[in-house]
Amino acid sequence: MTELVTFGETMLRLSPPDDERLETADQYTVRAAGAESNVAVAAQRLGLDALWASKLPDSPVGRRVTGELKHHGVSVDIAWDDADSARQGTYYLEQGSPPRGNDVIYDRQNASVTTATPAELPTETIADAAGFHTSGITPALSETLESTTADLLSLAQDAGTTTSFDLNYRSKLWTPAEARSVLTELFPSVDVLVVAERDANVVLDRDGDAEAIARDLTAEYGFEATVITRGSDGALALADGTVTEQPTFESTDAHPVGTGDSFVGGFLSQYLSSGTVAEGLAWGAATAALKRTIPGDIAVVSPDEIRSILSGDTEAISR
Ligand SMILES: O=C(O)C(=O)C[C@H](O)[C@H](O)COP(=O)(O)O
Repeated sequence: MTELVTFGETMLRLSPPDDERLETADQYTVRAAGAESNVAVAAQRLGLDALWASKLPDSPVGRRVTGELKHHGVSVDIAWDDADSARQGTYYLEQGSPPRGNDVIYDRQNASVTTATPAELPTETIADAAGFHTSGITPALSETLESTTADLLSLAQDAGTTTSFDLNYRSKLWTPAEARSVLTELFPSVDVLVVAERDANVVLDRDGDAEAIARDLTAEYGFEATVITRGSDGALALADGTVTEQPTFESTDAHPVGTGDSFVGGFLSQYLSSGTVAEGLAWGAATAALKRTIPGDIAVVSPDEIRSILSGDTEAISR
């Protein structure tokens, strides 16, 4: 039985090797990359039965996306778009060491997923699953997706499926004010909110420390669990009135894109399989730390690797 369904756009990510510049590189590496499929892969690899639902062009580039996700064992349920105009979203990522940062250029307007409606998506599977996850990127992509996201969250919650939502603010898609008005309308249908502290500041207009933000959001929206991520300062969760803190594990800045999604996948792998919030946070933090060592968007990890990190039993060379 499917335990976790995620819904959203997965793009093809095109990035030059090493620290090459987009402008002059003569090769781009292609990877499947999308917030919700990144979560599905991490959760699947860590033991949940995960399914990613979306809409893709019925073409070799659409199948390039599903092929990569299936490699990791994730099930897919796709509305295949056979229109001549069907588009696959892409993004270009240039990674750079300081003082250069990582730069993203989206080419995702009018991608097939922007027209996805609940009728095209596996609503019965969502209703039967333990968890349904999506993020604040999805409703930013089109008015249709704003309404589809609202419908899916509410049908999942009504069916007793635990709904989780990563706020995932992307300033290249919309303004903080636009995001605030759309996302706060969705919050009554969200059971578990994950939000970066900086997004809580900028989009939700909350300040104070992470605990104060979590208490304030929980009081206003009644989340079952509120998880605040704080980059290198770790994460904090408020659930059942109890605050749990989790520091980060030692890692690198080599491949940061996908860290947040890996955290959520690791968290849900425990939280949805009757693990405690503390176990969820620990698995999330360990998965995020491993992800930062791995190219691409996806956490290619195993439960044993996570357990080694949690037990402090990591060796420089295993032989
Ligand atoms: O769809 C978008 O706009 C995306 O940004 C997809 C991103 O590649 C991931 O969501 C990574 O995000 P982090 O895990 O926060 O690094």
